[in-house]
Amino acid sequence: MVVGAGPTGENLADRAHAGGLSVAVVESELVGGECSYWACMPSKALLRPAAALADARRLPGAREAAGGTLDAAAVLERRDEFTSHWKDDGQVDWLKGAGLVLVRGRGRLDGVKRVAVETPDGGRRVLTARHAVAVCTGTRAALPDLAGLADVRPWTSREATSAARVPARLAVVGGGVVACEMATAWRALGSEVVQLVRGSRLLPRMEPFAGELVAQGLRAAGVDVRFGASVTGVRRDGPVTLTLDGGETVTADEVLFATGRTPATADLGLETVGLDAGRPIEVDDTGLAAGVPGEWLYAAGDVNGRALLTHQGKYQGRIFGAVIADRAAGRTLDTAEWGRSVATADERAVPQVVFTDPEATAVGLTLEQATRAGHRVRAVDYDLGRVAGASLYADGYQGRARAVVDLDREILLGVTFVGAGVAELLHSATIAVAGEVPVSRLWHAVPAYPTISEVWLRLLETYRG
Ligand SMILES: Cc1cc2nc3c(=O)[nH]c(=O)nc-3n(C[C@H](O)[C@H](O)[C@H](O)COP(=O)(O)OP(=O)(O)OC[C@H]3O[C@@H](n4cnc5c(N)ncnc54)[C@H](O)[C@@H]3O)c2cc1C
Ligand SMILES: NC(=O)c1ccc[n+]([C@@H]2O[C@H](COP(=O)([O-])OP(=O)(O)OC[C@H]3O[C@@H](n4cnc5c(N)ncnc54)[C@H](O)[C@@H]3O)[C@@H](O)[C@H]2O)c1
Repeated sequence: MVVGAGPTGENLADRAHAGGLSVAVVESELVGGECSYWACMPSKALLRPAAALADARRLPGAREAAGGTLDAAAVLERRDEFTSHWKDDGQVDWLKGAGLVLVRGRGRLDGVKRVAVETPDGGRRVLTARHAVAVCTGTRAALPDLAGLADVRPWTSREATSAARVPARLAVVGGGVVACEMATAWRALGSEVVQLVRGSRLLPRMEPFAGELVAQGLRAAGVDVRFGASVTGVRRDGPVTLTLDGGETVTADEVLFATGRTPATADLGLETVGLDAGRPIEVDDTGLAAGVPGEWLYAAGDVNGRALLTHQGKYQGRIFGAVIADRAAGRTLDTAEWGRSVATADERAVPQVVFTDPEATAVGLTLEQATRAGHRVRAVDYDLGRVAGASLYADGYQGRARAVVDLDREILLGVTFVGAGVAELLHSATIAVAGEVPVSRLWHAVPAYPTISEVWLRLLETYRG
């Protein structure tokens, strides 16, 4: 039994079924989860036209043809197509076609291998799994504990990705991925945007230069990025007024709180199996929940807190789904590092693309993370603007690349690319990091001229000196 039909639950269910099990999937909202309707898909649908226009504006000749502003209504309409107008018929068809059974309703654990489902008609069904229950319930937006916050009807990521109108003024609270992407999108759609960042940098989980270049890009686009700005008070009388810790106020038509996520485990019956409600469900590398005897409870995707990204959730879903089927059939698992039955990449090679302008992309460890983990490393940096392919891509190309080299094994532990058009470059780095490809062999992986990928050659030349 799978609870939650987001990208993770769908993949896990599919793999468990392919391994020989019959699978029921419980979903309380829309099949497809947050990603399809209020996260990855609508946000990228909002951002892609902004990136296309920004790219055109960096090229003499194209710039003259792209002098206007985005047609916000057309962008929002295309976004609505990508969310299937918040209907899940297509994904339900896929799920049923894949041989899975859909149970609509809110699921709660109800002791060993039992899930009680509150059905849409107000009924209650208790389902018992023969082999395993996999919790794939994702996360919800986390809001700070500010007096009167609910009364100002703040945007969370849900409203920021599904709003039907462009607010004239938008305040964005936060400096993480959602905040940076949504500030980029709504600014491009015409809002006056002020971004209030509590700390001193953007994208704090990436190399420091990623946040610096993204802040530069946001400011160049007209976003008022303010660091060291904590919101201490909110009120709405028509527009929203935010009070900052220094006493100053900011007024906007809408305010987005992009202040992180909380696991969807508060009302999940975790206490019936000896786990704490409201916390991520900690798992081992095969997906088994820690502290629950009997090898029957699994958790995958955002809800286990390992890596809050769709592709990592789907990866865990594929691996843990097969593990569940293998354990049920008594087949031997392969739990060696990088083996078939363990999600090793969660620790070693998680890729991420932040779709800002410039794009900020990274896989594996940053210099600081690698050093803290005790590796003997060297950071190799290169100015992307000096790569021929990048200078052709855009006039005045701004970007930077870093490879973190493990000096003992001469492999890459992490790679970061920041710049326009680098999103599609990231997978080359993911292959190098996950494959632990030695620098000596990367030397023979010749990038085509004149592409931005030539940065690989420049990084290796810089390393070898
Ligand atoms: C604005 C935004 C943009 C993002 N962009 C990207 C991106 O570009 N790339 C990327 O990789 N990641 C992105 N993410 C992260 C990504 O959305 C998540 O990592 C991903 O959705 C996690 O998938 P999941 O299946 O684990 O959980 P979810 O997608 O959250 O799905 C969980 C499902 O479980 C259901 N559920 C919850 N509780 C119950 C219950 N008790 N009973 C039954 N069903 C239940 C929910 O209704 C939901 O359908 C973004 C996130 C946000 C907020
Ligand atoms: N393109 C992508 O891959 C993509 C896009 C969006 C989201 N995501 C994923 O979704 C997850 C959630 O993203 P997110 O941006 O919501 O979370 P986040 O954890 O990345 O960022 C939250 C930010 O809010 C700040 N914050 C927290 N509490 C605050 C408060 N009270 N006042 C002011 N600031 C506060 C934090 O310091 C942090 O900078 C992330 O793990 C991210 O990787 C991925």
